[in-house]
Amino acid sequence: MDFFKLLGKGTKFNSKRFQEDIDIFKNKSTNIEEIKDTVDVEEESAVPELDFFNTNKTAKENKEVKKDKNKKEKKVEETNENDIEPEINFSNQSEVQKFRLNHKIKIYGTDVPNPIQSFKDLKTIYNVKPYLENNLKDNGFNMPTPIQMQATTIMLHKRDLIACSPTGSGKTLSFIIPILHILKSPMKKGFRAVIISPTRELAQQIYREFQMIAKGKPFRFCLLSKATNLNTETGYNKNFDILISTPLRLVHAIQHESIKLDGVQQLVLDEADRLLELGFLEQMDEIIAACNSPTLQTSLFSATIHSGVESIARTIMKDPIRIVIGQKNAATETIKQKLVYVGGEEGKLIEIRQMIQSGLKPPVLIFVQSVERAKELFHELVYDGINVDVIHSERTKAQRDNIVNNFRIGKIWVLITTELMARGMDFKGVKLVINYDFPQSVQSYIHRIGRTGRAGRDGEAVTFFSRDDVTYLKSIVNVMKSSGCDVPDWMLELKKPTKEMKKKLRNRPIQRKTINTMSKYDKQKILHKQDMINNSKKRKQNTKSENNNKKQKSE
Ligand SMILES: Nc1ncnc2c1ncn2[C@@H]1O[C@H](COP(=O)(O)OP(=O)(O)OP(=O)(O)O)[C@@H](O)[C@H]1O
Repeated sequence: MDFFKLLGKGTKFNSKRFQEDIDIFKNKSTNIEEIKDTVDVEEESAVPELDFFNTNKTAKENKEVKKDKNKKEKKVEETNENDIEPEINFSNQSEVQKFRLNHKIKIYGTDVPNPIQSFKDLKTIYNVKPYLENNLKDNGFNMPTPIQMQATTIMLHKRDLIACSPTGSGKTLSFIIPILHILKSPMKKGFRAVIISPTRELAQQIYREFQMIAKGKPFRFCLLSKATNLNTETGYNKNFDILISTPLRLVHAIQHESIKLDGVQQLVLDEADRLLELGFLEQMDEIIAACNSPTLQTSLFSATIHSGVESIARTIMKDPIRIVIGQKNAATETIKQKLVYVGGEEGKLIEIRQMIQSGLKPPVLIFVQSVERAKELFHELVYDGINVDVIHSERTKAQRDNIVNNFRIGKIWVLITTELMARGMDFKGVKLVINYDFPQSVQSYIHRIGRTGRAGRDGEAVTFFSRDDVTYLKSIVNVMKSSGCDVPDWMLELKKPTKEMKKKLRNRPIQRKTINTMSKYDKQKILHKQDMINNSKKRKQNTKSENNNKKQKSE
């Protein structure tokens, strides 16, 4: 089989550049049709898209929904609020099933409450307080996404929940709404809800979203950090209602008895599959043991929940309902996914520089496999005159906070990162994700590329693969296929990596050559030249403003 012809087909592959690689493999080739120099994997998807945010709805459909809603609203108006049954928004169960099917909501479990069809249903059926309704409206949340339609009602019925819904589909709001409604008002009872997130940055983001949706209601949120003033005497922190934390910080507080969690009624594990992996699992055990109220309700959320995680989850849950939105463990369909063959390590820098030269549309996120490589790549790209920064676990908290803020407001155009930013982070405008290093698992791929194409927006994800990564290519190809990408048949015929191979890669990244093309001397030369240009620009600006001042004075 002519492996390199196959590699080129359906991926962005420059056969001139990789002539040497082609020559190495030529002996093994069989007769295969001629291929083009560069062909993109992505073509128009034949699979109908998940339209979470109703962006594709036709006018006709809209009209019908409106008519339907008017009918239902009328029905609700005629009913006394206290008499309202949760079934009011549907005439019968077959209507419910049809609605779920239309919104690609799959449910597994017994006595599953009906979904809501609009945020208005929250008021009419569950009697949520006006502040919640208003805050949703004020923040532009007009229609619930499928996960919000179904997860909110399951949580409002105080059922345990395992929810799997694509990246950027609004999972955060689907637990914030029911928690705020169930807690009703601030009370001097200490923590009643706990949300765990794998990273500090994601915890901060959740904290901000809670504050936004709770505006006008004086709930007290605690984003746990070293600086939090906890009640070390009793452990009951009566000045707070809702706690948001990473596992390690919380376990530390539990062990030092500065936090008691026996009053917690709502426990949410965001990015649950990550939290239930080795590394976090022990800490999670301790947290779950501390949340020992018999009426505790536990909810797990992620874009990727595999069966192993579900089995663990079931040991800590009571008769949970499981929701899957769209295809399980698939990437978001609004993301255009591309694979680019780069030959060896050197090829990656050439490729990324070509992308920069042909004009990258910021903001862009670049993922690498380690802190070391993040630093190396940063030291390469910082000389390319783009507005680039790097974030990883070795940067200080203050630096990390600054970088996240500056990336959000557009001061940083290109952000190099490790897995730290792969999950949950909601940078709405990210146009492009580049997997500079091939991801170590399918889950990592789905979450990394999920930083683009959020809230119904379009996005693009480019994944570089080298000779070393080819063995693992099939896993990513499968994700591309199941999320609606048109993938060439030969790619689908690639051999799947074995379980052992996948495990090995998950545990230890592929050893790669250092990212370094320039000598120190060359780097310093470029830096010096850039400094000179900047200084000259400054001088010109200063002279201009001095002349203006003189002119104004003389006038
Ligand atoms: N009903 C809605 N209408 C419009 N936008 C929404 C709605 N719900 C959420 N969003 C927006 O969608 C974006 C993604 O939401 P969120 O971060 O909760 O996604 P997620 O499913 O948790 O993603 P991930 O799996 O990456 O963590 C956010 O910017 C959020 O404000």
